[in-house]
Amino acid sequence: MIEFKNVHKAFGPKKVLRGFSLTVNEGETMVIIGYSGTGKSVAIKHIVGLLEPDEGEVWVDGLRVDQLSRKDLYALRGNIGYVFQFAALFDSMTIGENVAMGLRKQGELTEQEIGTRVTEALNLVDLPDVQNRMPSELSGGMRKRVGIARAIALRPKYILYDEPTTGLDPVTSATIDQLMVRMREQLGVTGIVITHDMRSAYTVGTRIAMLYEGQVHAVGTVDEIQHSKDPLVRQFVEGRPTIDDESVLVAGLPGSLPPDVATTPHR
Ligand SMILES: Nc1ncnc2c1ncn2[C@@H]1O[C@H](COP(=O)(O)OP(=O)(O)OP(=O)(O)O)[C@@H](O)[C@H]1O
Repeated sequence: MIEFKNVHKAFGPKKVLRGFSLTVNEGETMVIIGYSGTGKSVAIKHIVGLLEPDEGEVWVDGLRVDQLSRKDLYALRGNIGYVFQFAALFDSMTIGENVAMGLRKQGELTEQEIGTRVTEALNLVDLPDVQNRMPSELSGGMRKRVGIARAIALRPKYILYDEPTTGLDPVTSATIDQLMVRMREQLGVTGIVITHDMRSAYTVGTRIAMLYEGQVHAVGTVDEIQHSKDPLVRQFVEGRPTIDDESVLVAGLPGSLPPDVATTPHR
C-alpha cells in the first residue's frame, strides 16, 4: 500500500503540493489526472525518494520513505518500477542492455538469469525480437513498451507510469493501455498512472484521483468520476476550456480580441 499523508512540497516560493493525501491499495491502478504543472510528477517522485516532502509523510508498505537509510531506500526502489515520461532509454546501449540495466545494478542475478528475465520482460510487452536493436531503430510506441519491459524485468510490486501514452497514436496508446491492464490482472502489480488521456484513464484505472491546487480535489471509481457532478471534475474530463465557451465563439482564438470584446456574451 502507498499512502500520502498531508504532503506539502514547494520549490522556492512555488508551493506545488499543499496537503496532498491519497491511499493506493494493493492490486489497484490509481490514475492521477489534473492540469499541467499541478504536481502529479512531483507527487509520485516522493514514492521512490527522488523528492522529500517539506511536511507530511509518504509511506510504502509500512515504511516511511523519507526516513529510510540509503540502503533501505535502494531496497524499496527494487520493488518499484518507474516508467518515465520520455521512455528515457540509453541511446548507446542495445534494447537488451537497457532492459538488463536495473537488474545488473541490483547485482543479485547471474548473467544467465538476467538474460532470461530480459527475454521474459520483452515477451510480456510483445517485443520478442528487438534485444539486439538500438533504441533509435524503434518507434516511439515501441520505446515506451521497452520502458515498461525495463520496469517489469525487476518484477516490481508497484509500477509508476508517468504519461505512458503521451505523443502516441490512438492505436499504439490502446496497446499500452492493454499492457497496463495486463500488468495488474496477470501479474498483480499495483499501479499509479499519470495521464492526460481520459480514454486511457477510464480503461486502465480502478480509481481516479484529480489533483487540483496541490490537493486531491476528487477521488473515486472510474464510474464515479465519469458521472461526477463536481464542476471542476466535469470541466476537466470533458476537456472544456477554462474561459467561458461563448467568448471562444466570439473570439475564435482565446485572447485574440481585447478583453471587453472577448467577454461580451454572443447572442
Ligand atoms: N526539481 C524541481 N525544481 C523546481 N521546480 C520543480 C521541480 N520539479 C517540478 N517543479 C515544478 O513543479 C510544478 C509541478 O510539476 P510537475 O512536473 O509535477 O507537474 P505535472 O502535474 O506532472 O505536469 P504535466 O502534466 O505537465 O507533466 C511545475 O511548476 C514544475 O516546474
